[in-house]
Amino acid sequence: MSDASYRDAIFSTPLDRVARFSFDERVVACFPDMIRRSVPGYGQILGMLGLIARRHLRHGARVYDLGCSLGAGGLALAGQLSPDAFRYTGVDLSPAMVARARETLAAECPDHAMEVIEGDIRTLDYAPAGMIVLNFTLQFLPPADREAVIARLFEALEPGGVLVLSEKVRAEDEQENAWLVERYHDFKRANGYSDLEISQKRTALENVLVPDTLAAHHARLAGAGFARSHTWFQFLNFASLVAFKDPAFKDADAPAPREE
Ligand SMILES: Nc1ncnc2c1ncn2[C@@H]1O[C@H](C[S@+](CC[C@H]([NH3+])C(=O)[O-])CC(=O)[O-])[C@@H](O)[C@H]1O
Ligand SMILES: O=C(O)C(=O)Cc1ccccc1
Repeated sequence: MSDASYRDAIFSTPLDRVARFSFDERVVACFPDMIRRSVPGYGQILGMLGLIARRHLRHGARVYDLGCSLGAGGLALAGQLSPDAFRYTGVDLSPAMVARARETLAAECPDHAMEVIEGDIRTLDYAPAGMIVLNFTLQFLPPADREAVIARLFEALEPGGVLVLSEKVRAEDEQENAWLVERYHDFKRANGYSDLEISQKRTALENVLVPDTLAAHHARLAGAGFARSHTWFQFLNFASLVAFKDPAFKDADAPAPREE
């Protein structure tokens, strides 16, 4: 068992040919460092999962974390919710990620019900769930597969269920998009990545991570049947949305809506 985490230096030396990005052992070994230095708002989004669950999750319901990587979503939830509040099912396609996620969750939250399944979120047989988290995962599916997955998740959600969808996004307006991408590269530089690392990773992610616009996400969610969705977080070209299965979403102690 190895729980060591290394600094991400995967794209730090010049490569003759930059291979397509994949979630292999090398990425797993430095993943916590990579994602924290590369995804603006990653820690803040994880920190909100428990708060969203507290408001919207039926006590004891299942939470799916799809594309769970090392189980960071599970760790965040277990840190904020009692063991009887939820059952966690992480799912990931990468065997290396799944092995490390299982070790980490067993060691860090032995009293919580935490399972990790090695599988493809496009074909998984979903059990009913109160909350589904897609934290930077949909963006890695071929665009043509995204609609069917969202439709299956809508079906898997129980009445009152909530979907949290975090994604790298593309701005509709070309100039706005270019500005956001440039500032994102500045963000990476400020987090210690060199120009070479930034440009080689960009090449590796071409046609692998394909961002949609926020409008496309909201339209897809509505098309699948979600009663409402909204963007609750954006930091540069990274955003997080919530989508509710029912119009009257559960929000137990929210104030009564005001008459217009
Ligand atoms: N079809 C698929 N089925 C299952 N898993 C998949 C599939 N395609 C990709 N993955 C998995 O989706 C994860 C995306 S990372 C998620 C971060 C995590 N949510 C986190 O909050 O730390 C995002 C990132 O690295 O930017 C990887 O572990 C893939 O193996
Ligand atoms: O690094 C990037 O350019 C990203 O878009 C974020 C990211 C983070 C971790 C794996 C792949 C992409």
